[in-house]
Amino acid sequence: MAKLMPLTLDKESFSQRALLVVQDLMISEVQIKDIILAKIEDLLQSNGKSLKEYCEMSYPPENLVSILEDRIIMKELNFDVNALASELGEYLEKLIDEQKFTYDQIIGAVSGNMGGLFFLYGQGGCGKIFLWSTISCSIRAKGGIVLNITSSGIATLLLTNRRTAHSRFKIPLTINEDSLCSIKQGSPLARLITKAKLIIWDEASMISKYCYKILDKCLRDILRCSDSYNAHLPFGGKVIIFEGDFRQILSVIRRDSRQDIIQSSINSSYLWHNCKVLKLTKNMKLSLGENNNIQELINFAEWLLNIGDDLAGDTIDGESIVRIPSDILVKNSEIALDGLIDFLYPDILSNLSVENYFKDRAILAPTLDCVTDVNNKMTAELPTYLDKKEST
Ligand SMILES: Nc1ncnc2c1ncn2[C@@H]1O[C@H](COP(=O)(O)OP(=O)(O)OP(=O)(O)O)[C@@H](O)[C@H]1O
Repeated sequence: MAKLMPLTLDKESFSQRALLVVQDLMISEVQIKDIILAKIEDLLQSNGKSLKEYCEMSYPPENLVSILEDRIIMKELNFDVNALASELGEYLEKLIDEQKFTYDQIIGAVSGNMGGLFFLYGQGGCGKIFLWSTISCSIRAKGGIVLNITSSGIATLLLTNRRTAHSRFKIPLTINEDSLCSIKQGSPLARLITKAKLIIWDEASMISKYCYKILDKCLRDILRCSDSYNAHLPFGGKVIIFEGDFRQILSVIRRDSRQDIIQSSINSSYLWHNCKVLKLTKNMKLSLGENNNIQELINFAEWLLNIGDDLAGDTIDGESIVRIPSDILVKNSEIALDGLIDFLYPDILSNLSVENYFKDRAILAPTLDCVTDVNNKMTAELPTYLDKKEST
């Protein structure tokens, strides 16, 4: 490794091959160092940072970096358009009327090039991911870029190339009305956002309205020099669809009142009156395939909706007491967590490398302390090399 080996590749193909990991490539120590720096820069850039922010660190040669910069965009274009076109046909055949209506509205806004801000309101199971996949397929099949964003880390697992809003748009973790996203005009990320035909933002009801305000400012700034910029439209005329369910968890604000939390939601934002609200109402999970317990599932889904609509218990001063059916309660609290983990993650050790094993399961916890308890219990069972990985 340390010896300088003859290099038969020209500079550009060498850089590309090295970054794409070609076996048996012969390179010098200096080149190895540059490639490693370029890879680190790649990782940092994909998380909205750069080696340039750390003055004690070296920076890789520009030719390596420009390949990486293009990779941020290439990653969003790296799809087999023929396969997507045939996948799209299958999706479109299956859409039900309310899904098709939403699809037409969004695709119409994208092809009309006139901007558009939508909010899709839908309960769990009504086919939102299915719809996002159809819409993404439709745009990507024509070589367009769709940015799939979500508010929570765990939900990034559900769609290809999905990122959290904070990571994709460099939104500060602690924000207030005056915060800013640090995306520089002309940067690779700014170029990616400019090129994007559509932004799909899931679970938008879960984070503070200030996130949308600072993104609005940021997009206006980034798009100012682009042909698609429209100063009169929110987000400079970018087509964005937000999705959320106000029955579910809203933004978490430490020690704030119920009123403050409601005030911090997206529907209290100045942007809300620009949003065209669309709705999905049909729970697809209850209408697909054969299920012997279908009536039981329908009752359970209705009960959940009633809790969200404040119809399931006796309400006093905005708080309700809800009776939990005994068949879904874990009764012995001493072994409750062990029982829950065993139930949800059976045979975990032999499933560690099974692709969808972790994607299909999650334990939700109300506080960070509970999350730590669950993480500690689960990682204690895993082989040592996995100990340091934390769940999202
Ligand atoms: N039009 C459709 N045709 C066939 N299957 C569908 C259709 N719409 C949704 N589905 C299926 O219904 C199930 C629920 O859909 P999906 O996961 O997209 O809902 P969701 O609204 O994202 O749910 P959640 O909010 O719980 O994540 C999935 O198995 C999905 O593949």
